[in-house]
Amino acid sequence: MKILSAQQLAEADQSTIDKNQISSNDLMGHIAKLIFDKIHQRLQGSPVPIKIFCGIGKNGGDGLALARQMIQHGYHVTTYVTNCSKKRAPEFLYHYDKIKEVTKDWPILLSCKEDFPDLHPQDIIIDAIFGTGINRPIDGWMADLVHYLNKTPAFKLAIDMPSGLYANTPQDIATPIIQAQHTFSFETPKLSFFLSQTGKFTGTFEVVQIGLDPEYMMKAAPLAQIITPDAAKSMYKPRDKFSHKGDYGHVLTMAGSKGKVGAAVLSNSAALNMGAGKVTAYIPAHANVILQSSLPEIMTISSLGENFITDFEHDIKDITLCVGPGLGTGDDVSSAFAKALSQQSLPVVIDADGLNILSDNSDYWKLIPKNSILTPHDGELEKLIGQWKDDYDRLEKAKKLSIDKDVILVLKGAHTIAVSGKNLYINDTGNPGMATAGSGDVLSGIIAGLLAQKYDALTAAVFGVFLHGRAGDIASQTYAHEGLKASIISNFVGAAILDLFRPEPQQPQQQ
Ligand SMILES: NC(=O)C1=CN([C@@H]2O[C@H](COP(=O)(O)OP(=O)(O)OC[C@H]3O[C@@H](n4cnc5c(N)ncnc54)[C@H](OP(=O)(O)O)[C@@H]3O)[C@@H](O)[C@H]2O)[C@@H](O)CC1
Ligand SMILES: Nc1ncnc2c1ncn2[C@@H]1O[C@H](COP(=O)(O)OP(=O)(O)O)[C@@H](O)[C@H]1O
Ligand SMILES: [K+]
Repeated sequence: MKILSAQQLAEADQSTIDKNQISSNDLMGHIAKLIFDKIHQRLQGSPVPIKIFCGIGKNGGDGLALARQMIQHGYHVTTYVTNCSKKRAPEFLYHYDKIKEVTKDWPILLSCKEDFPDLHPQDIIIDAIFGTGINRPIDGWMADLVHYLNKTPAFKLAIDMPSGLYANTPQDIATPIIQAQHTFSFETPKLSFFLSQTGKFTGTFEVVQIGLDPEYMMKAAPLAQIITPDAAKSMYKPRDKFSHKGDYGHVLTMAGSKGKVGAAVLSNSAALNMGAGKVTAYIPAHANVILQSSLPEIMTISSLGENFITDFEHDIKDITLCVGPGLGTGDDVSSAFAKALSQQSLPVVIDADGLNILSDNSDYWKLIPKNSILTPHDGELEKLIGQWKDDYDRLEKAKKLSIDKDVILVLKGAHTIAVSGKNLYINDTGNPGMATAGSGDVLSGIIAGLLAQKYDALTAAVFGVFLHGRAGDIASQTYAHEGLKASIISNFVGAAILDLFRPEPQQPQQQ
């Protein structure tokens, strides 16, 4: 699914109106009906007080159109308008007038000087003050209103966006922004929803397809793409009946050091769980028994170094190298790392200490095969690209590195983002239970397992991240977030693959 900018969404809106010969007012009415259906599905006519706060732009128009729907269906609605400027959008005025068709109670105009309306913890607050048209920080009385709304424990539902949040440009998050519990976002989610500094303001979010012009949507160059379950499913390559293990590649991991052999166990086992035909662990000598007894399916090559890998000698043909987890960064390890890289021509996976070694040895960049996949968490990323000003700067710097070095970066986080040149692929699977030691080691093994099976590098990165998160999601249904461990996530990779083919749940019937 594409993520478009606020400006592109406004153009798509206009193009829809022009082509479908639907008026902007009617489009808003249509959207309000879609949102109403979703709310009604959950509330089922409950007499809970609903307080809708509307701005005077189109977001406010959406709020008014929704208010009309809710009043018509017997909900207890009070509508407020933050009437702080004379620049009312025509759509706002139209839907303001339409309200009188369903109620004698006009919306309450807040003059932007007076006290705020009384609110109760059991109210449902609908935030339709600002949407994508926000163009500066909220200040003055309106800022106080946002703080007041945020202070109440009442449930807050944002229409299109939490008011005050920018869709796709940097902002100071200390400025007033509605903290929603849930957001209905029109047509596509916004980029800010996925970034660590701003993503928390939406609460959970749901995309409502409002039917914007398909031609515009198809042609628009996205800011980023979200990997949907359908997209992930299309990446999957089924196995041929007459295949053998040689068809599924050979992962050679270079991982582990004294006290961190578990990292090697985790990445090797994940490569196997992902379906690599063969897996060999290149390990420090002392780790041999550990690897062999933990993972009977793998082969091992012991380095001459007892506690660290200090060399790289093997005679296996056509390997997919996965290097870094628990490796250490000493001089001998670093030379072995360089030697291993210098022998590769196909994309490799570099994680953890592999990335740290790379940050300390910029001359190693030239050894990295094109399209290799680097999987930094933010600590490792900072060493690679330097400090960033904000989440957008982080993405720009990562794009630059991806272009300059011809590599794919997998920026790990709550929403992991794969960066391939100028293109961003955002992951939407996974959960905070995955914030647990070793889950990144599992990811590197999964991606290497896919590369070995001849998935192209970008697909291996994007699909690997998707499956890793989905495995964590499925596992958390049994283990809870707290009980997730990296090895459990790895053991659920098969379940994540099966889940790709699970039939879609039936939508409940609308009234
Ligand atoms: N895109 C789509 O496909 C569709 C979009 N739709 C809806 O339209 C919404 C976008 O509507 P929009 O453009 O009218 O902007 P909106 O967010 O209502 O606010 C703009 C108003 O706020 C003002 N203003 C701005 N910042 C301010 C501040 N800090 N403090 C105070 N004022 C501030 C600004 O005035 P000005 O900057 O001129 O002072 C202007 O008056 C979108 O989110 C969605 O809900 C759907 O209905 C149809 C399909
Ligand atoms: N809050 C979260 N939500 C979703 N995924 C998460 C979250 N926290 C961490 N993860 C995922 O867990 C993994 C952690 O990787 P990393 O930090 O390298 O762990 P380690 O170094 O212990 O192996 C990444 O794939 C990351 O995306
Ligand atoms: K809003």
